[in-house]
Amino acid sequence: MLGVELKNVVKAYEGTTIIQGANLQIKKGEFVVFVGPSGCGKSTLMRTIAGLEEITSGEISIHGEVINDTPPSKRGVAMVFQSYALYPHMNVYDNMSFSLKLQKVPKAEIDQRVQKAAKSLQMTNLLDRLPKNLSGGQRQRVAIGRAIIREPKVFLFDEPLSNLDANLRSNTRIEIAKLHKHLEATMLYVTHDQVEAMTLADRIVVLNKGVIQQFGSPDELYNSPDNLFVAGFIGSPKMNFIETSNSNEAKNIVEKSDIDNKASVKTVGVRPEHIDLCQRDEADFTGTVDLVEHLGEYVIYYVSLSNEQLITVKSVQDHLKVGDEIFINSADKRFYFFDNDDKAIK
Ligand SMILES: Nc1ncnc2c1ncn2[C@@H]1O[C@H](COP(=O)(O)OP(=O)(O)OP(=O)(O)O)[C@@H](O)[C@H]1O
Repeated sequence: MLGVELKNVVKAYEGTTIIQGANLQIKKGEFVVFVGPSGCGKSTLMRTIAGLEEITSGEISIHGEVINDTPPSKRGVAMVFQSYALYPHMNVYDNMSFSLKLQKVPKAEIDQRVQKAAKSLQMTNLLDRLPKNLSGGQRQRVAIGRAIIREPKVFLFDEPLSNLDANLRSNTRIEIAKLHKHLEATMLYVTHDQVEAMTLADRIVVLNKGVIQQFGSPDELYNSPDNLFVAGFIGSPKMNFIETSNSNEAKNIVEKSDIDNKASVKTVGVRPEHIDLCQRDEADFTGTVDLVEHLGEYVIYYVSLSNEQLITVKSVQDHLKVGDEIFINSADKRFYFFDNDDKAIK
């Protein structure tokens, strides 16, 4: 059974179309992460599934049932936002149990569900505290706990960790991953963070300007992006793109490759981590080091090539300095090729 299905979902505000006909089939129990540049419509999509926004056309189903006209509280979804939105005058227990009280769930059952959620989030000792006496990370755990006890069919997370510092972020990320394993619930999750996307997702949706660019596993998106946008968006530092029209080196790489229609290649892509330092006679490219960033376990070289194209190289070899000549290739020939329409040639 599908957890969530979107059929031709369009969302427009006063003539501006934000979501341009989204089609998605998300399996029950799947963890799907939504990524894309700011303003591409990620939050809008979450809000339409939650029922906080009406869609302009199309169909949204949860567990096989069309919910276009179902009010938010009856959709079986629970949303966790970046801002925790806790009631300041209620303690953790009351914040978590509030929605169940409104639904007139019996007290004993409420208690059992709160205790269970608190235990799975290691918050049992915090139940009497007011939100103002909690850290940011603890507040976000309460917000997640409040979603859990509603036992929704679908969890919607809209950048839930972006207010937390780096350390807490990675701890809470691990908790969310454990929670997903434990609850086996369908989870839809928006983030700007590549590490969160790549580590949490069963599959990732890449959105640009309200259009789904690709929907696939982290591995598929990294190794086999469908187009230039996805190739440039997934991976950090970003993939290097070199135009064949302006680079004999790029033309040579295409010539030596085993793709069929060599003439159709407009752009050659290569990830910074797939570039190796080499000897002059083995080089695909020769350039000059413009800047070096030392990041401990590796360095990033910013290099200008002879045609003034800039290229980023990630390497564990840290001996080069600004102004040095650099010889580089991709020993494993891990190149990507794109045509005139920026589509990947695979
Ligand atoms: N109520 C509204 N009325 C008009 N336009 C809106 C409204 N809500 C959102 N938008 C527009 O819709 C577009 C998508 O916004 P949305 O918040 O979904 O993007 P996002 O991908 O979540 O961005 P971010 O990553 O910055 O949070 C933006 O251009 C935004 O200005």
